[in-house]
Amino acid sequence: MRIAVIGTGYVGLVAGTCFAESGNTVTCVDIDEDKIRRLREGEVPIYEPGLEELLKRNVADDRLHFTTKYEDAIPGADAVFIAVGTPPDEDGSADLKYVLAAAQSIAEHMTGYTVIVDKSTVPVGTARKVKERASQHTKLEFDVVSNPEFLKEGAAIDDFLKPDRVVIGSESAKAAEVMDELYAPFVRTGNPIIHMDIESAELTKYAANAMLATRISFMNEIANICTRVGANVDKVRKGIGSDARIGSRFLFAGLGYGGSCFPKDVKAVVRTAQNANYDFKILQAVEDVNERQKRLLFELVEGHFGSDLSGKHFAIWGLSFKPNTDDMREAPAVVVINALLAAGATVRVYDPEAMEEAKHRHLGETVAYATNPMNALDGADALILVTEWNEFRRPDFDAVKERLKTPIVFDGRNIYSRKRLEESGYTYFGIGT
Ligand SMILES: NC(=O)C1=CN([C@@H]2O[C@H](COP(=O)(O)OP(=O)(O)OC[C@H]3O[C@@H](n4cnc5c(N)ncnc54)[C@H](O)[C@@H]3O)[C@@H](O)[C@H]2O)C=CC1
Ligand SMILES: O=C(O)[C@H]1O[C@H](OP(=O)(O)OP(=O)(O)OC[C@H]2O[C@@H](n3ccc(=O)[nH]c3=O)[C@H](O)[C@@H]2O)[C@H](O)[C@@H](O)[C@@H]1O
Repeated sequence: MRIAVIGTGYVGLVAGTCFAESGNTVTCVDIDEDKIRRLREGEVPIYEPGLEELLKRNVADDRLHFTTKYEDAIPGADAVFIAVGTPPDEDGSADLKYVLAAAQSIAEHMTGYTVIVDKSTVPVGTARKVKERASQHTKLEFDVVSNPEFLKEGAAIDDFLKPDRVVIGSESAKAAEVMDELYAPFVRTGNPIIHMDIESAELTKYAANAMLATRISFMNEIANICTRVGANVDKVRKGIGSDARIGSRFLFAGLGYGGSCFPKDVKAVVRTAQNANYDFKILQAVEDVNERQKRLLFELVEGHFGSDLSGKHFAIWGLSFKPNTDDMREAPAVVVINALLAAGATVRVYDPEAMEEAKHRHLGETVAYATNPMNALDGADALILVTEWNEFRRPDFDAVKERLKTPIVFDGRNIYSRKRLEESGYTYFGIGT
């Protein structure tokens, strides 16, 4: 089939590449000329394991193309995926201006029946708005389908090629058939395509993210109680996770959730509920708990060293909002580092992939950048672990101790053993452990 994908962010690039990989001809459109130029030169603008290799192979095989022009992509396309950003508006609701602008441009360039697919995360009612906007700009037949995306950054290719499920909301058998054909190669393993009405599909995406964010805030609250009553959240996690009704994944306490999706999607659901005259109490609490959790590590540092940190120097391991990505949107690291700086401390950071992103968009020259994990430590009053990259999991703690001024570790992701570190002469702080 011929596919167009609008937007070359995480979702657009991964979806475009995977649809090309399964034999379709795909053209990705973005209005960001610099991004398209870089993609055409073979440079992948995001760090995502496995993406670069797959993308280059499909470009070389002439199945995957990049353009800034809708006229190069839309005419003749069977399906067009809208995968542009839906950032929060001032009031927390999703800003649909990019989605609707894309819908208009698609309609203006269609040459025959086309399935327009909402892949971006959008509130209930958006497909209807997309349909309205598009019909103002074409007389041709088209259908709008909701097909939310559930991939995780850092595991995006696998999530797309082997999805737990594919959700398709449609009101036309013809459109549903096109979608079934497109997804057939990915659901062969038995993971289902779930068809439903458009509104339910739109809400399914928000409900999934809101549920996952709720689990995280819940476990962070359990961790905070653990600290107060002398329990250990890791043991509690194992104890409850073995119940099949609860399940063991996504129960890790830490510094709160970050990234481009949970924070904005939780806000958007709260807003959607308000607009429908409903006070979504749980989700408001989920957000409040998360904001508090992002400051927790700083509060532990303050509790140990006092509130005036001038003259203190800290080593930070990990900047990205989670491992295996260079994405720093809403990263807890930014909150921790800014709080340390505001209290007068100096900071040296190391992250395997996110240092460029940090330097250009989030931290600038306010911190020093180390060239490897070990030299981030030199002369630091403590090591603060923020993101659990694999390369931080088993350091040589004797060597770490030699570089630090004082052997203190603040472990924001509970990846180290308190017992082992205390036996080696460290002072250890975890999150509810
Ligand atoms: N990042 C993720 O892991 C996931 C994101 N989502 C959702 O997918 C959507 C996209 O997210 P990201 O890929 O992270 O977005 P992003 O913000 O990184 O990228 C969006 C791209 O769309 C382009 N764009 C904006 N308006 C355009 C237009 N009119 N025509 C062509 N291109 C246009 C921008 O230049 C940008 O390159 C969001 O709604 C997000 O919530 C869903 C699942 C996972
Ligand atoms: O809508 C989206 O964009 C995506 O949002 C999340 O994916 P992502 O933001 O890439 O990252 P996650 O792996 O979900 O992690 C989000 C945050 O939660 C934190 N987290 C995760 C799991 C956990 O047990 N504890 C925890 O604190 C992570 O450190 C991270 O900061 C969802 O997992 C995807 O299914 C969804 O498609």
